[in-house]
Amino acid sequence: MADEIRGIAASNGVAIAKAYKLVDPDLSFEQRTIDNVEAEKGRLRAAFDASKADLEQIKAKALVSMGEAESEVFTAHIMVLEDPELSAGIEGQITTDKVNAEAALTAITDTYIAMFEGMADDNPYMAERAADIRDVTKRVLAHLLNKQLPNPALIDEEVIIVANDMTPSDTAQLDRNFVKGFITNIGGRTAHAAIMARTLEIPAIVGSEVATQKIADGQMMILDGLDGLAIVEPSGEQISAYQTKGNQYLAQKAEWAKLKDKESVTADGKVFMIGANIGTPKDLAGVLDNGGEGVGLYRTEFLYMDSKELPTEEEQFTAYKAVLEGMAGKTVTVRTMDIGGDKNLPYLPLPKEENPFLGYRAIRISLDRDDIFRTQLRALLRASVYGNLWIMFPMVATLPEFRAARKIFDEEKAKLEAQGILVAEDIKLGIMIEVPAAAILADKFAAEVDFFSIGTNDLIGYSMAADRGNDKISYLYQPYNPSILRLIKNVIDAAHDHGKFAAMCGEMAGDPIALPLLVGMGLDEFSMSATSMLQARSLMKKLDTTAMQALAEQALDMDTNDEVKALVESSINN
Ligand SMILES: C=C(OP(=O)(O)O)C(=O)O
Ligand SMILES: [Mg+2]
Repeated sequence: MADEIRGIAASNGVAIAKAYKLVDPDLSFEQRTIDNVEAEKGRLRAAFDASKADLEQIKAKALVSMGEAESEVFTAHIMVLEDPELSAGIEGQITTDKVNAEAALTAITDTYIAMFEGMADDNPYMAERAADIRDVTKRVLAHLLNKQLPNPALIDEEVIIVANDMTPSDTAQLDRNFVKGFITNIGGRTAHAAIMARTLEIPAIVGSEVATQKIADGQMMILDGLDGLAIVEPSGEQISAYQTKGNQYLAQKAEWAKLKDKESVTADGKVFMIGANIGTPKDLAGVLDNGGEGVGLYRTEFLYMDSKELPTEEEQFTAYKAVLEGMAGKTVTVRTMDIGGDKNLPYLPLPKEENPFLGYRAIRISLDRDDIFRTQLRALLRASVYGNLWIMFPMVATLPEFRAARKIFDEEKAKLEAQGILVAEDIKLGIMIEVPAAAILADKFAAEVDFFSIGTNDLIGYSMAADRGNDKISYLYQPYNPSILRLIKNVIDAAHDHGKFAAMCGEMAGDPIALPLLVGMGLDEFSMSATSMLQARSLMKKLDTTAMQALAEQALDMDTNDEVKALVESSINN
């Protein structure tokens, strides 16, 4: 019978294709004594040549699908293979110790890796050199052992990826023409891989716990990202039933597409803004295709994460300018670097912490490393003349943090103006509301900021003391818990009492259960994955604001997440 696997529905749509396991094969081996040194060296050279051929091919493909910067990592890998010192060292080991190529290879590369890692504290590039050698060693070893390494960049047939987890860079490498969806063992709905799947518009299931264990490479499977269900080796009837389900979803999407150039307005005529969350300028096409009225969150940390060193002011300026120009005068809210927590930079080693999510991250790093922060602000200020720029700071917990950030902003602005560089006059400065302390003190913040953007992904996690990516405790990650709703209401009311703008850029803004309540609470802007925008606009069209105000009042007075969910489900005909 077909095996069914349940997980968290992370990105809508239905895919039917063969499984492609993004899992490394077992590369263990035994050390052997060899008689024929020349033959062993020959095996090593053949494995080097085959690895190089792989990498050339992967690099060429990556260049087309991802661009030059992202393909650079493969150039670095090829350079490792071409290093004469490395191959001479391994061959020398084969000759002197009379061991098999696998043993000689790992002995020598382990020494290099240990050496580079030893230098990494003073020079972060060394950590990357070590990582490159580790990657290349794995590839050569796989060839020696006749094992196949997964090469996601080389996929050239329709597949569904099955992995333990997907890092943002794994996800960024996927070619949408062939990768029809993915399922992972770990992760939650708001983990970055899930957000990326929605940006790419491919169905995804996360947090299945058992996908890599239960699904074999090449098995036919159905991935239902609408309900979080995967079916392995489905029957003919199941395939046709899910083809129908997938087509119905596509038809629904085509209906929503008719709203692309329409306003975001309720049945009784109240107008809201629906904006998009983006990670790179490349995401703009999706924003415009899906009728985005602005960019409500530009996560600039991807600029830092996709780079081998701190991006220069010029590189940042180019990216910010592209987004501002691309949005042609519509609001673009740029969030300054949100590094730390689960987002690390290889070239900016952070101290090891017991609780990185409660540690040195986001605005805390920016205020400490104001050299990095000033470069980013200068790039933003210079780009500001190309559109309508709003800037916000992530993870602000206290007023002095905001004031310090604003002071640095004002200083950089004054410096640029003194140099005669044009800067927009009306850049708005706001904060993300992700820390409960800021949500509670929203009235004080509202007197000083221009706007709020509620980051519910983190706000829910910090309020419920439940990690957003931990599927073991996902039952506690409760967006509709009245405690969360009250925090949100407090923030929106505080903003409006001071004549300020209240936005939300956490995933909750696009959630069909939350949206009616947020309309009732008077949120001004809803910013979400581009692919959720038209569905949200369609839902908004059916809502009456007075009725939603009453619904929100009722929800705010309830006891539990489930009660609120049931209330909305019974009141709204989605
Ligand atoms: C939008 C948010 O930020 P991120 O998802 O990037 O942490 C949030 O926390 O809601
Ligand atoms: Mg956040």
